[in-house]
Amino acid sequence: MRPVGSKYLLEEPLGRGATGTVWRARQNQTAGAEAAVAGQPGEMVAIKVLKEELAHDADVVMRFLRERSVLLRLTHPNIVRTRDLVVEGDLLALVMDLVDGPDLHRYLRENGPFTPVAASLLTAQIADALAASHADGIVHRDLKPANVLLKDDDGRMHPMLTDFGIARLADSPGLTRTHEFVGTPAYVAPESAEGRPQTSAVDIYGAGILLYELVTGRPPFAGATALEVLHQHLSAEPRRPTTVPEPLWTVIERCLRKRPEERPSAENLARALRVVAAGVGVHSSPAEAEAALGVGALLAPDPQPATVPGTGQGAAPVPGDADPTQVLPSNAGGYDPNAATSVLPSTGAGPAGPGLHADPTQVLPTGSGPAGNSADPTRAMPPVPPGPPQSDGPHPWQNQMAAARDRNEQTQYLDPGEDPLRRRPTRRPGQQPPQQPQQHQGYGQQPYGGQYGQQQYAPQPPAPQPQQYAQPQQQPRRQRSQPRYQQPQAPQPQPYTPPPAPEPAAPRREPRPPRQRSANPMHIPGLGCLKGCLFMILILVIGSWLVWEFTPLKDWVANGKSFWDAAWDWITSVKNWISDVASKK
Ligand SMILES: Nc1ncnc2c1ncn2[C@@H]1O[C@H](COP(=O)(O)OP(=O)(O)OP(=O)(O)O)[C@@H](O)[C@H]1O
Repeated sequence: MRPVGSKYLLEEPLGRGATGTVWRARQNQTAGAEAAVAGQPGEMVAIKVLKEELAHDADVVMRFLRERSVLLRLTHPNIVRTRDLVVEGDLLALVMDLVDGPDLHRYLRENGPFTPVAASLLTAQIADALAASHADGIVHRDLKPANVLLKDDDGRMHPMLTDFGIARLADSPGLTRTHEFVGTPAYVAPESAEGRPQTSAVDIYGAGILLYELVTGRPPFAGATALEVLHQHLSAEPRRPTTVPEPLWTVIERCLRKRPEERPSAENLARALRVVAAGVGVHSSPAEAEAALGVGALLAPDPQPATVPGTGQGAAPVPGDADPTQVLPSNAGGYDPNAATSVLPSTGAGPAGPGLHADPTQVLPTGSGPAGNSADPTRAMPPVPPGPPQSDGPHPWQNQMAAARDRNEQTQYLDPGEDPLRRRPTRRPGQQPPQQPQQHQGYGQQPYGGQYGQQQYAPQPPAPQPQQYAQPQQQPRRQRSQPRYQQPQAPQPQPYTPPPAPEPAAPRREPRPPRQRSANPMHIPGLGCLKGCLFMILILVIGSWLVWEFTPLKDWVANGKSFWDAAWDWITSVKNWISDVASKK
């Protein structure tokens, strides 16, 4: 076991994201007064050990310490609580409550999309968490299914938002690197992608994408590269899938507005989603269905959205400004919508454009000690001369996309041998061996999503009608006052699935059997069928001519003899000739 500070022992890696590795850990000693939760010896916790490059960055360390109070005070039933922050040598770690359950990305992958009612009620709880954090001035900035953990709460599924503050730590506002965005390309709001000022509305955009993905199984904007996806966030309008009922689409569409000020506040979003959930279920009353259809009126924007400090100063390049011939770092293999958070630019120094301070090595040191240069976050950065970007270096947008590509790694379920801390995992007794992802089971078979609150869920009909998301019968109606998921059977927490083994090489092709010769009697090898037929006709004509010319047939026909008479005459002549020959001897 590896100690983290004097109070925690790392036991088993749970997974790895772009910003660090999360471990199951044990509390060794009660934490001191600096921790939000003192904890008891033996208590299990989750610890996110930040990546070395972040821990080596003096700016990040400073922010880590500065934001300690912000992170530690954030408590809500739908937010994973940060209990403690540990700074020890070059190790930075966040101690969190351990959540026993899969994350939403994994759950979705294994079980398929949610019904509209289940998706609405689940997202409403996430919106509750956002409302609480926005009220406290904290913007998540990286909302996506992988950052929602599903706690098993006595057989009920309880969503909990995690990674709060990670974007704040990983971002580098002190360097005003406005050409970077913090987030994951599939979920990033247009203003973040463009480097414009960000507010709590970026989380509402992320919630809209997440909601769309919950009901359809995939985010609305896809592309072969991260840049294509970002372009779509900026310019494409999302299309309503036929399975999404109208009231739910109204909510999604409003969350995905390109203009942040047109998106609803988190509080209004939560309220609206509960109205939608009540109105599109099979047991909805006409009044509830009517209220759901009028949900647009509930989606008022936040009059005072929380702002993200340090974002949006300076002129930020937008994809439209970029020279398409030069900005596209190829993303071989296509863009993965569930890629990891993109947090830092590539380290290649390049022109940052007017008003930008670019010194990437101070943001992402290479280990050769540049962190020391940035020990004072308040230092004046060397000014970048104004003017257009120089042509010999990468375009800022290119840097950004390279960063996205470099970090385009999904959460990995760790092979202990590969883990940076090189620990063998010690699995808990009773844990099942890693499994391959299940096949999609269809809506009716989702262990969690099958029942949510009072609503029953069903396969979605092709043509959506608000009141027809009907689950056949079976399960009794539950009280609306318990809007929580309920599992038919309490599921065992599953160990995370390792990446699938590489596919075996395709078997060698059998050599083709020799082609069969044609059974056509007219077929003459080397000649086609038609040619063979013509050839045979020619032979018959020549044969007939020879018979006509060189046999007595012509005379027989001329004399009007029948065939038998002629044959008999011919036989008689032959007999006479033989007799003559014999008598001469
Ligand atoms: N508090 C927690 N309790 C239990 N498991 C957790 C906890 N926090 C994170 N995990 C698990 O650890 C894994 C890695 O988490 P992490 O947040 O680093 O990944 P991510 O969000 O996919 O990556 P990124 O940093 O790119 O957003 C995830 O599979 C997640 O389910």
